[in-house]
Amino acid sequence: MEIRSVGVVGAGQMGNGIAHVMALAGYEVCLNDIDQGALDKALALITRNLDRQVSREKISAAERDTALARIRTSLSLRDVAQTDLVIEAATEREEVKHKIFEALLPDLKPETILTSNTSSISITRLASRTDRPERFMGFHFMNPVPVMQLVELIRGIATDKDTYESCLSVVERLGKTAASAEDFPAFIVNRILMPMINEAVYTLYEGVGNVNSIDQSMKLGANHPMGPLELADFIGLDTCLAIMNVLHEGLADTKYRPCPLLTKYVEAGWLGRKTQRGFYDYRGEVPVPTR
Ligand SMILES: CC(=O)CC(=O)SCCNC(=O)CCNC(=O)[C@H](O)C(C)(C)COP(=O)(O)OP(=O)(O)OC[C@H]1O[C@@H](n2cnc3c(N)ncnc32)[C@H](O)[C@@H]1OP(=O)(O)O
Ligand SMILES: NC(=O)C1=CN([C@@H]2O[C@H](COP(=O)(O)OP(=O)(O)OC[C@H]3O[C@@H](n4cnc5c(N)ncnc54)[C@H](OP(=O)(O)O)[C@@H]3O)[C@@H](O)[C@H]2O)C=CC1
Repeated sequence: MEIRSVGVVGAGQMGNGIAHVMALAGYEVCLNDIDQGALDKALALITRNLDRQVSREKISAAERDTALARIRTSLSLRDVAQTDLVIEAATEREEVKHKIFEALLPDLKPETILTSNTSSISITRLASRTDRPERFMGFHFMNPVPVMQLVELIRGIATDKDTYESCLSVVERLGKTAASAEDFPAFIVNRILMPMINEAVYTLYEGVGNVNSIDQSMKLGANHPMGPLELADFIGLDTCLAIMNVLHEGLADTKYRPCPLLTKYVEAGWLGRKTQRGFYDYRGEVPVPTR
C-alpha cells in the first residue's frame, strides 16, 4: 500500500521532529496531542527549525512553506485514525500507549499501519491489544529527528512482511537509514546507550567525578558529541529512567538497576532540558551543572 498521510500522536520533542521530516518528505501530516499548548509549541518549533534549514540553504523557502502547509494539528484522535500510517510518540509509559491505541481502533481504516516510536517497550505487547498485530511495528527515530540518520525498525512477533516493507520505504523516502532490530527490551540503540548513561549517573552518585568532569571526559576522551549527562538531559531524564526500568524488569538482571540519583532527579521533576533543569540548570545564559 502506498502511504500518503501520517498521523503523529504526541507533540513533544520527538513528535514535532517526526512531523517536520514527514512533511518535508511530502506526506500529509496530522499532529495530535492532549494539550493545545503542546501543539502550538510544536508548530512554532517546526517553523523555527525549517527557517534554520532555509537560512543554511538546506531547503528553499518554497519547500518550507509547502511542508508547513502539509501539517495540520488536532486534539482529536479521530483525525489521526484517518491517516495511512500512525506513529505514536507520546510519553514513555506503557499504559498511556495502550490507551492511545485502544482509543484509535474504532475509527481506523482497515489498511492503516500502526507504529510506536517507543524507546524500549515491547512492540509485541503493544500490538497484542490492537485489532491488527500483523500491521503493527516499532518505528524508532533518534533525537534530534531532523539531524539523526538512523531509524530502528522493530518487528513484533506477528508483524507481516508488507508492513515492514511499507515502513522501510517510508524511511527511504525520508532519506534516512533503517536498522532492523528484534523485539527485546530497548532494542539495539538504547540497550547499549542507556546503560552507559546510567553508569555515568552512578559515576556522579559515587563521587568519582562531577557533572563537568564526567561530560568532559567522554567528549574529549571518547569523542562523543555530547557528554552522557548532557545527553541524558537532552533525551529527558523521565525517558531515561523509563528505559532503564524496562531493561531491568524485562531482562531481570541487576546490571540494569537504575541509579537512585536518576530516580531522585525524576522525582524532583528535574527532567532535563524540557523542564529547564536536570544535571544542568538551563534557566540562565549558559547551562550550569547542578552537582
Ligand atoms: C532515547 C532514544 O530512544 C534514542 C535516542 O534518540 S538517543 C539520542 C541520540 N542522539 C544523540 O546521541 C545526539 C548527540 N549529539 C549530537 O549528535 C550533536 O550534539 C547535535 C547533532 C545534537 C548538535 O550538534 P552540534 O554540532 O553541537 O550543533 P550544531 O552545529 O548547532 O548543529 C548541527 C546541525 O544540527 C542541527 N540541529 C541541532 N539541534 C537540532 C534540533 N534540536 N532540531 C533540529 N536541528 C537541529 C543544526 O541546525 C545543524 O544543522 P546544519 O548542519 O544543517 O547546520
Ligand atoms: N527523547 C528522546 O530522545 C527520544 C524519545 N523517544 C520516545 O518518543 C516518545 C516521546 O518522547 P518525547 O517526545 O521525548 O517526550 P515528551 O515528553 O517531549 O513528549 C511527549 C508528548 O506526548 C504527550 N502526551 C501524553 N499523553 C498523551 C496522549 N494520551 N495523547 C497524546 N499525547 C500525549 C505529552 O503531553 P503532556 O506533556 O501534556 O503530558 C507530550 O506533549 C517516547 O515513547 C520516548 O521514549 C524515542 C527516541 C528518542
